[in-house]
Amino acid sequence: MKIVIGTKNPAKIKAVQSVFVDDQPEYMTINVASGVSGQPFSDEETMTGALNRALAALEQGEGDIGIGLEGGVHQHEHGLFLCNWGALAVKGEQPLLAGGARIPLPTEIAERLKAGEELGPVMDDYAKKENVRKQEGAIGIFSNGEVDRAEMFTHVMKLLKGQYEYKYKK
Ligand SMILES: O=P(O)(O)OP(=O)(O)OP(=O)(O)OC[C@H]1O[C@@H](n2cnc3c(O)ncnc32)[C@H](O)[C@@H]1O
Ligand SMILES: [Mg+2]
Repeated sequence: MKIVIGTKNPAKIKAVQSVFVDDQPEYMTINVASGVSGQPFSDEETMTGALNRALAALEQGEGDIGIGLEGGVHQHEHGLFLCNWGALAVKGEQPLLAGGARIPLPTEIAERLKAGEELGPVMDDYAKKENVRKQEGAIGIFSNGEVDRAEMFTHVMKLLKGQYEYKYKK
């Protein structure tokens, strides 16, 4: 089985590789277009990004399975929240979707995103670190290290793999 992952981000790749251990698949990682803005601003836009990535990965990587993971934010009545979506595409079938855990962003971060900045560089600036998005992520920083970005995406991947097996393997 060949699994094509539509990213080069190590936090996302780690999450995918942590769930398919029994299958011993062949992995390929490629940068694909999300087809949405660099900073998705709703669940719908983030979901679309994940779907586009999964379908592009499947097609361009000629895999059995294509995986797309996308991060974004969604405005709720109680603040601007991190949102994350994953999609798993199988050739000729309807892609599967799953969402990740969500927590609110501090007002100062939310204001910067609304002014047009992207979360990646804003988090590096805020945390005085480099490449937060490839490591613990915003979720890792604001959950005080309880849940990092790879763990959050691992949960998304478990929900995708579980749906895949329920539908096609059992
Ligand atoms: O290389 P890719 O796969 O694109 O990974 P990415 O880190 O850019 O992640 P996304 O495109 O899915 O996320 C959209 C934007 O939000 C940023 N972002 C999303 N989640 C984040 C997090 O937990 N911590 C820091 N930045 C995050 C990210 O850097 C982008 O600017
Ligand atoms: Mg990106």
